[in-house]
Amino acid sequence: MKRALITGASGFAGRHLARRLTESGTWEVIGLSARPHTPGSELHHHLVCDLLNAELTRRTLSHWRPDVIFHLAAASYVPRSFADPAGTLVNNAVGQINLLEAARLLDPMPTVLIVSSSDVYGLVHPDELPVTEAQPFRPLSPYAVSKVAQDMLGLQYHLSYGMPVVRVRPFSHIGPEQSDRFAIASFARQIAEAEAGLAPPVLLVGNLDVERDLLDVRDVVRAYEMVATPGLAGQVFNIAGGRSWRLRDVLERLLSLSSISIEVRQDPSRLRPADIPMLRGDATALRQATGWVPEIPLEQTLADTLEYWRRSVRGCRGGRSRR
Ligand SMILES: C[C@H]1O[C@H](OP(=O)(O)OP(=O)(O)OC[C@H]2O[C@@H](n3cnc4c(=O)[nH]c(N)nc43)[C@H](O)[C@@H]2O)[C@@H](O)[C@@H](O)C1=O
Repeated sequence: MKRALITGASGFAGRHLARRLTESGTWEVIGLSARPHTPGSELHHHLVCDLLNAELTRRTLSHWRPDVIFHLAAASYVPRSFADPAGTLVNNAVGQINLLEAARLLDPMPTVLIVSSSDVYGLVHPDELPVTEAQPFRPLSPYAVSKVAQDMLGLQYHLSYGMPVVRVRPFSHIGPEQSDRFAIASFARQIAEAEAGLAPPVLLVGNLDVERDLLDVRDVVRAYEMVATPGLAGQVFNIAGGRSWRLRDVLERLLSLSSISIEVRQDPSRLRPADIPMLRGDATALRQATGWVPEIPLEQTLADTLEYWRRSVRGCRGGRSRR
């Protein structure tokens, strides 16, 4: 059995990846989280380790000696990065440096999957779509800059130390269990709350005039597992579907899954100082290296996401406040 260590194991993609690896029966799965949380059944071992603590990170890695590190831990909410640019950069870049420094001391060095983001491309002109991995970085948020740093640090550790690092740039991924700070999860939760009579039938939104290449999180973590192999060290892969959807149309599709009528209203506090107008990725390199193609259609992802929120809302009627 190979030993996988997942950072950010209690996050959205982290939980889906942990479940996938555990269920395959071929991995021993160790999950790291920065703060204590109730682990699901998807992990063999759950550890609390803040990557900003370099010494604890070093001791944790030298004790567990993973074969593969899936580095998913990061501050991922873009609006928060505008409010706290320094905190975002420190958390994402320094946390990763501590992880790579600890990994460098292991013999043999583990394979490390670095999760960058499609946000590194930022401002993309229509004639540049779909973007390949050669697209220049034009980051539009402090979060995107922190991902450029993570991406380049991954490359540097490979070039400087021969560490088997593979980098991925996933495009927007959505699905069940995503935090409702993010657009699609927020919309699905608001619909579920209105259906349950817990909130008025009014759905608050930000900027709907953006286009995103949307993927199901389960397809994304399948790609993470496929590329995390020393044979692909030094390479970088877009994880993209090659199609994009206008957010306004995605919201329409979600609303069509509900039987009640809901008014859509713009909430100015949901607008950002800058927003990526459109993103669509070319994942030819990934397909050629691994055979990966996305399998879950958007309709399925939206239905599963709404169903997840309907169940959560039923589970905590009258409980949490609305986002
Ligand atoms: C690839 C990338 O993907 C994600 O980043 P994101 O694209 O910023 O995700 P989001 O769901 O917050 O926004 C998507 C779009 O939707 C617009 N939008 C409209 N109305 C609302 C709204 O009500 N809430 C939110 N959050 N956004 C809204 C918003 O202005 C933006 O244009 C992260 O995983 C990130 O970590 C990552 O790497």
